[in-house]
Amino acid sequence: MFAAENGLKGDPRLEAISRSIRVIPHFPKPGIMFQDITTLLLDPKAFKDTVDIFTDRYRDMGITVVAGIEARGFMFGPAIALAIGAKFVPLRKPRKLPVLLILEFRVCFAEFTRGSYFGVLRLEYGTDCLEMHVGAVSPGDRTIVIDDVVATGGTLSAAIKLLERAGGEVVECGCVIGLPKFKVHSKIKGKPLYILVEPTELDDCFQGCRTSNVGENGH
Ligand SMILES: O=P(O)(O)OC[C@H]1O[C@H](OP(=O)(O)OP(=O)(O)O)[C@H](O)[C@@H]1O
Ligand SMILES: Nc1ncnc2[nH]cnc12
Repeated sequence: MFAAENGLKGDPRLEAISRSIRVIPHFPKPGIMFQDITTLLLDPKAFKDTVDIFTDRYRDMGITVVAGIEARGFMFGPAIALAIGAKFVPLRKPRKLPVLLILEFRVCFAEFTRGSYFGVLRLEYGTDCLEMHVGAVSPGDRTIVIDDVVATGGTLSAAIKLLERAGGEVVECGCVIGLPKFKVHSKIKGKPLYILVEPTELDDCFQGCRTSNVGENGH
């Protein structure tokens, strides 16, 4: 579901958030319209409004865990967690979290925590898997998942699986940007998806970005 259709219709903050996101064509691959939220982070009002909208939504929902997806979910998740008084749990890309040295336990650890979707779900421009620490989420924890962009939904699906395997209850996924298709399919693995804005089309930076990207990536 989109915020504009769920209580924030006509809210000027959404328009400003949308405008603050830079679009970079053909990054990281030809054909991808990359939604660059680093420009949102450079705009303190848009950044604060983004965090506030999520905070207002989740404050009274009994949320105990905010799970942020590496890397860009780490930019929004901790502020939301602090504001609502919840734990922040990083969901990381492979081989970033410390491992335990007892072999059997390490095998169990990997089995238990790895929400791999390699070869199963195709992402917009890659495949990957997510990991989290055993014990970060406890059975019964009421969890939200925060990320910047939802495109195919593969990343959020893996996050939901991972959190549920640890016994967490995933209440909702919150993303800053989501494709319009999620107006119709507003759930991922049966969990509600809350999105602030649609991807912006080419903006004023188009020419400059395209020129530099094409050069840098050799396309
Ligand atoms: O809906 P999906 O198709 O799964 O795509 C969305 C994911 O892709 C991006 O992360 P990316 O894999 O580029 O990693 P990064 O944040 O570390 O750059 C984005 O931040 C989401 O996590
Ligand atoms: N178009 C896009 N822009 C930014 N991040 C993404 N992750 C997947 N697709 C993306």
